[in-house]
Amino acid sequence: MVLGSASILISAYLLLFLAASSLKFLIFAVLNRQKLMRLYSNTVKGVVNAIEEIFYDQQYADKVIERTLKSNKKWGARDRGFIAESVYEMVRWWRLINEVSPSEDLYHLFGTYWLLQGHHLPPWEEFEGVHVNAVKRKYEDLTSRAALQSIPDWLDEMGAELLGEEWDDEINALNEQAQVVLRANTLKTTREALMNRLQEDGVETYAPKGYPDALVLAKRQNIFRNPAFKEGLYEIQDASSQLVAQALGVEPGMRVIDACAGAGGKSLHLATLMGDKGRVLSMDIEGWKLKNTKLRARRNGISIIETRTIEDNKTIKRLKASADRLLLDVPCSGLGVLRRNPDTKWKLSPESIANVQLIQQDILQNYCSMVKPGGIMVYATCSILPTENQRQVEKFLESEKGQDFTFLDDQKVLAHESGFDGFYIARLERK
Ligand SMILES: C[S@@+](CC[C@H](N)C(=O)[O-])C[C@H]1O[C@@H](n2cnc3c(N)ncnc32)[C@H](O)[C@@H]1O
Repeated sequence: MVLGSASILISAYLLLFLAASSLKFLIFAVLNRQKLMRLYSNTVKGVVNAIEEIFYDQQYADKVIERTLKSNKKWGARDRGFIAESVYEMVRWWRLINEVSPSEDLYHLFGTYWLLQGHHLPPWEEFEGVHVNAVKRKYEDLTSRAALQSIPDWLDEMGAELLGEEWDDEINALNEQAQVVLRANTLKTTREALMNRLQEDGVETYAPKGYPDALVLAKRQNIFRNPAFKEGLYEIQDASSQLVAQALGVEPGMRVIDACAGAGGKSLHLATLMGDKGRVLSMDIEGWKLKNTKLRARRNGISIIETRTIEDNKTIKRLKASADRLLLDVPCSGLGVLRRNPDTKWKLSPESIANVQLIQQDILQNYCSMVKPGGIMVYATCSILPTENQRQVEKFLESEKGQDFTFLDDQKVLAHESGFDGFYIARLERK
């Protein structure tokens, strides 16, 4: 499974519904003090049906939640928040919930999740057989990290082998809920002005150090509805992701190619850093994704983005030595953005990761020709695995095509160190 940018976008939207607490922390306080929160049969049914579609019909969690929320216009904001949060957290903690549940019955699984959250279960027929003390006993008996962190065994083994001692902290961090981060559109505002403007609307933010255009929401809320978003004053983009366009060192007037542009998050940032002067060519093999780029560019007040679908290798050959800067934001496992897309861990396999690695090397080999001599190519992933990151760059540099490039530097951004998504960003200069 390769993550698409559209999927990242939609899940970022859905994440806004989620409350700030994560299941993990509640598990440790588990069942000592039970919270009273009323359950309603129609919203619980919505959660159970959504879980069925995700795990038994193999659908994407973000799409299922979107459809579920649209299916009942009578649900208010609190109902919607309950459904989105419960589904996301059940997906994140799916293995753990299954380990401690009395059965695989979907209501039993929901009941177990609810108890793990520290809540009280109502005396519904559906929850018969789900008992607090039995759940607690089973939880306390668990010893394997894979079960406790709710990940497949193969992923735990791969993470431990590739990241060594860092894996424990990293998987812990990747199971937390993601923060909501904005990128101020500096074509229309400044970070400070945006912060003040949002504050006037009752939206508190803080400015993280080291990320010049980023603002982090102090409290989760639907920031897409804010008029400032419609005016194009900001985009929603994780702070680590904002490091990617910065790494290209673009200047006004440059010719820049974003070869795996998807819905255009990085293209927009690049054009903004260029002061909307020059040209950004946004390309992707999936032409439908580029339509989003166009729409977003208009909202951002950007005119220099041109989109082009990659039909075949001729599209690439025609652009030989044409770019001052080339961004290869390649498809990847998405393990660095597990917080936003928890279902990734159930859809990935060692084979799908091996397969995406082939695509990554293929893109490096075939697309590197587009950068001019003296120009800079940036290779980026939202993965934390060295096999998708530095080892791909090393392999490329050892190859024939790689002989034309000099390695400049790289950033291995881990979630437990940065507090934001996991990313990898390498800079190479064409000789
Ligand atoms: C990580 S996503 C890009 C995210 C995007 N840059 C953003 O900031 O929103 C990777 C993209 O690569 C595209 N892709 C996959 N194989 C490709 C190929 N061979 N050439 C170009 N793009 C490809 C996918 O369709 C996907 O949109």
